[in-house]
Amino acid sequence: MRIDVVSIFPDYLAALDLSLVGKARRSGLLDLRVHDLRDWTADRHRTVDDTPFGGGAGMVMRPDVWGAAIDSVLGDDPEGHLVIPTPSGEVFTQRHAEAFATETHLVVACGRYEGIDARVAERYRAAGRRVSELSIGDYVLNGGEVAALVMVEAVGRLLPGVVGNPESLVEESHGAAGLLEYPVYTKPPAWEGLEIPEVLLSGHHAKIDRWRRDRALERTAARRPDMVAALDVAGLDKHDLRL
Ligand SMILES: Nc1cc(-c2ccc3ccn(Cc4ccccc4)c3c2)n[nH]1
Repeated sequence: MRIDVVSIFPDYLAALDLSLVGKARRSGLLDLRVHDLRDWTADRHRTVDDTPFGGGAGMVMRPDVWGAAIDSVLGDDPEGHLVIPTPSGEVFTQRHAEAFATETHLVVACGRYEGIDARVAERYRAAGRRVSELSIGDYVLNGGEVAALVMVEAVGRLLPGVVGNPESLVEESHGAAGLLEYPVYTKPPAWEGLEIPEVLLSGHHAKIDRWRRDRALERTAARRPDMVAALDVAGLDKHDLRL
């Protein structure tokens, strides 16, 4: 899979040279390319922004510079999917990460200032390309780079061969079951007078699985009532619903 990230702060994406995503890049599992948007400017000052039509504070990123950059990294690849982080987008979820991990080419356009001229998304949609304007949560960032880091990590870890034990991807939070993660413990068995739940020391796997599912349901109900609403109730047995 190829991912191109375009930004005026390419060094922001240096974290993607580390850990699992970095390993995936070095092994060739992930072809991640980071670009400086200013490489597509045509003026001496390498200008990427201008004042907003209609007035208002701040600056808007120019469509001509972004068009040149996106055209260049998309090339003539009909499969390229343009992803534009934005505070006003649909929220990026594990479902998006799963879908993106099956694709061959993502182009992530990291805006700054007040955002990217709306005609950029409009132009690529009109050209029949997939364009996703995505938020990573209901809080305001200064630009798209942090969102790009989040998305690239969430997608990269799902690529076959990136995570050592693929089983660890199966029962994780926000997975298909739609539950939050259960609490996890490791040695020492006693720490600061705090013990491990007995059932986890029992070796009784059916009881352990049930205990974990109960804790996941409790947590989800307590912390994410919105997720409970979306639970596939038919998939839960009567014991689950007694909680
Ligand atoms: N989840 C999420 C995403 C962003 C985000 C993404 C891209 C950009 C590009 C410029 N900004 C700054 C900005 C702040 C407020 C209003 C408009 C633009 C961005 C913020 N914030 N929060």
